[in-house]
Amino acid sequence: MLLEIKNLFFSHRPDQPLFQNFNLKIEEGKIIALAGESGCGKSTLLNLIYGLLEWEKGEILFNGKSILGPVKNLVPGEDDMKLVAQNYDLMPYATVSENVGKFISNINLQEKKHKVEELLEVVGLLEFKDTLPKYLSGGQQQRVAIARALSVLPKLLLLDEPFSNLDFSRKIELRERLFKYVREKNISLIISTHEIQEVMPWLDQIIVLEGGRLIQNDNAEETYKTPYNQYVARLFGEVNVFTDEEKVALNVSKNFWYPHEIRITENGRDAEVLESRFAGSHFWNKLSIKGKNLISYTPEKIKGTVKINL
Ligand SMILES: Nc1ncnc2c1ncn2[C@@H]1O[C@H](COP(=O)(O)OP(=O)(O)OP(=O)(O)O)[C@@H](O)[C@H]1O
Repeated sequence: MLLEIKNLFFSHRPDQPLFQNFNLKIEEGKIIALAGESGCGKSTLLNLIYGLLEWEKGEILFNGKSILGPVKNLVPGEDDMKLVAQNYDLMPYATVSENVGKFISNINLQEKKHKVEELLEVVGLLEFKDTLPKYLSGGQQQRVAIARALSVLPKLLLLDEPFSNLDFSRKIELRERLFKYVREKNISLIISTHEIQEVMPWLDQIIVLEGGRLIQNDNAEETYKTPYNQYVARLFGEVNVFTDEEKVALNVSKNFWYPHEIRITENGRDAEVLESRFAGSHFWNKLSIKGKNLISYTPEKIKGTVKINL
């Protein structure tokens, strides 16, 4: 087992317990998302795994070895583990290349230069190799920090919201190159995100936290198709939720329906179209069925009364 968290107790403040008997096991070579709404404990958990915070009780084992908190380990982090937090901690007077090469040995300078350039290509910053970090945007600095963390080929890489400062096209480029590199080098990755849709195609596993509790730990498809509850379903975007009573009253087969699952059919039940708006790849519709409003996505604009399947 690459990482094992056993019976962990931690709170930032005594009156607000966060992790209460938290347990988690992570196998080697996986790409894992740590998901959940803002404040659920994602960053805190990554910091605990990296040994930046002192916990009250429990154990964190990395490669079978106990991680120590900052009191016992003054220089946090293990050789085989790297964290890219939301403060990127770059050397301000060193160029982008020098920052990325910080942990690479100077024995073979030609090899080092080559390695740094390879990493800058992964994060799409080759053209900025001689620039100082202060002339870079927040998103670019974040990418320098990712390249630097990759340079040591860690066994485990922890990325805290790595795409948070990137625009859409940069995000698409980076995520593809990053996940490919991580797979090629067999680096295990835990990536915290509240936009799970954006990384879903690359994930082996999704760990969902709610208020410091682990509420689901499955592969991406299972999590999407059988979310543990409404909170999990909502991580994937808009979702129609039927309470158990509504499920019975309206005779529907399940509690959660994503908008694309509510299809217009020739013979289904009547639904009144309240709104139908262009949303790019689809039309966004608000429907009403027996007084319950539903969101559905359709390829065409709809109006009046339609028939839907549920
Ligand atoms: N230094 C701190 N002191 C006190 N409370 C804190 C501290 N850092 C975080 N918290 C609290 O702990 C909880 C978990 O915070 P954390 O930053 O781990 O959440 P998160 O899921 O990473 O959120 P986000 O997605 O917004 O980054 C929150 O309620 C937060 O307010």
